[in-house]
Amino acid sequence: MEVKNTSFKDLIICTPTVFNDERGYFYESYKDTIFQEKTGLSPQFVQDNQSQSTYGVLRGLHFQIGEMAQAKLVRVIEGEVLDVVVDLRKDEPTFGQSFSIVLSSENKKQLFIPKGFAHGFLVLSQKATFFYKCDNYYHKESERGLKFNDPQLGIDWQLDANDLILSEKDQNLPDFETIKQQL
Ligand SMILES: Cc1cn([C@H]2C[C@H](O)[C@@H](COP(=O)(O)OP(=O)(O)O[C@H]3O[C@@H](C)C(=O)[C@@H](O)[C@H]3O)O2)c(=O)[nH]c1=O
Repeated sequence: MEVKNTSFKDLIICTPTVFNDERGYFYESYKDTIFQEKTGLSPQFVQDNQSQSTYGVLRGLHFQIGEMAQAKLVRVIEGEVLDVVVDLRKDEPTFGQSFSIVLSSENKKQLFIPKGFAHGFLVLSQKATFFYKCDNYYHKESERGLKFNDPQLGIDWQLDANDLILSEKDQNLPDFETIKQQL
């Protein structure tokens, strides 16, 4: 597994070593020991999630607060997405900045997102199956969200606004200015 740091503390891109042969491919999609050795981090994952979405679906930007904050290791099993995170860690120099990466079943990249980030993704392929590990359980009451198109965040989502499909909940999320007061 190859590990690449980003300009955000502990936000890490992981690319697995893939063994291709005449049958297809094999790779270790997650291994505790290797992850810890290469990243120096030791999240204890307790929940795996999988979702499927069609072209233009945007889920996010989501996070859980307080003791229920979640670190996530995210990847795409089928299709392609634009994965986006926003740093909500007030003490970091990257506070309020966003980071985007294309994750796909082809590139097999994984993004490790530490606690303290809002996370979302947009489906760029006809269909995408998204998979992620979390180091804390889902807790509805601790769930929060951030408006995906807040001009203050300036995220380039790459698709025309008319092509986007969002849940009602995600269409009505507060902006960064509001969230900032609550952090
Ligand atoms: C996230 C989650 C949802 N649910 C339920 C609640 C709801 O009825 C249904 C769909 O939930 P949502 O609409 O919140 O699903 P979704 O919009 O896919 O939410 C996810 O978005 C991405 C971007 C993330 O980063 C995740 O942490 C999570 O917030 O599934 C669980 O039971 N467990 C969970 O862990």
